Amino acid sequence: MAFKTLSAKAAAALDQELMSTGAFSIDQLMELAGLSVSQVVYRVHPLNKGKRILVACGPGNNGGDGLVAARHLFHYGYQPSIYYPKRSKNDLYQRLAKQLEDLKVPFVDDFPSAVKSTDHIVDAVFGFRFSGEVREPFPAVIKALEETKLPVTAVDAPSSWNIEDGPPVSGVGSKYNPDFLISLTAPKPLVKHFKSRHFIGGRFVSPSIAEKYDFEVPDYQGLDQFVEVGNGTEKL
Ligand SMILES: NC(=O)C1=CN([C@@H]2O[C@H](COP(=O)(O)OP(=O)(O)OC[C@H]3O[C@@H](n4cnc5c(N)ncnc54)[C@H](O)[C@@H]3O)[C@@H](O)[C@H]2O)[C@H](O)CC1
Ligand SMILES: [K+]
Repeated sequence: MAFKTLSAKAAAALDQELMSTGAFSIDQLMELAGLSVSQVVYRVHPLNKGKRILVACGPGNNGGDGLVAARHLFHYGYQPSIYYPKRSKNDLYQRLAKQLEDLKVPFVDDFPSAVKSTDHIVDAVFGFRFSGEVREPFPAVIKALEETKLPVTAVDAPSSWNIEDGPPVSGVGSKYNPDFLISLTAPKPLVKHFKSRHFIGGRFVSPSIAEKYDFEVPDYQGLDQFVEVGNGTEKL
């Protein structure tokens, strides 16, 4: 049976609806999204596999999810470090960065070098608003993600993949295949090209919103903020 997916346009509309008629604030949604990401990392990369987690954060909300996840990972006992080259002036991101600075979480300037001294990477560079070709300073980041042998967890989308069509056919990102993907609220069409372990998180969708956008709320268990759904070819 086909996977129910959300196009980039529908995902953006759902986001807006949650924050208008849904009465959520962006802080709340991002906190829950980042919490889901941190729980997936804890599942696929428990502390005994190595505590160093490098989180690559982009300029938008996908990057914000990465900042939140890093804070939770710190509290679980990991040693996160952050690559965040395009810091937003928006108050929310400033506060998320300050919270990490207060925990003495290091911010690194050189992503390809930082990859050499970590155990796991979180790709929170681009989510459902990515389009076109990867612009500076991110091509070197995507290249490092393509080349690394370390495990990578991608947040909402493997960064550089087209949200509808998947990996670029050539150039930057065409060889990028993260080991783990956590889709937020619902998978995007690109999942049909993703063949590794796939999770869904963002446990804040009401049954009526899911019905309106024509996807199913996954069967979250207990306190879990994520559900593992196999690879992109399986039913939810
Ligand atoms: N309801 C939910 O599911 C929630 C999901 N969240 C996360 O939010 C992102 C979407 O966030 P948004 O800010 O709309 O967009 P992005 O982070 O994907 O990126 C925007 C950012 O990137 C720049 N950009 C776009 N294309 C390129 C390019 N080719 N090269 C360089 N830069 C590019 C653009 O200019 C913007 O600055 C979603 O995926 C989830 O991860 C929320 O956290 C909570 C609710
Ligand atoms: K991403």
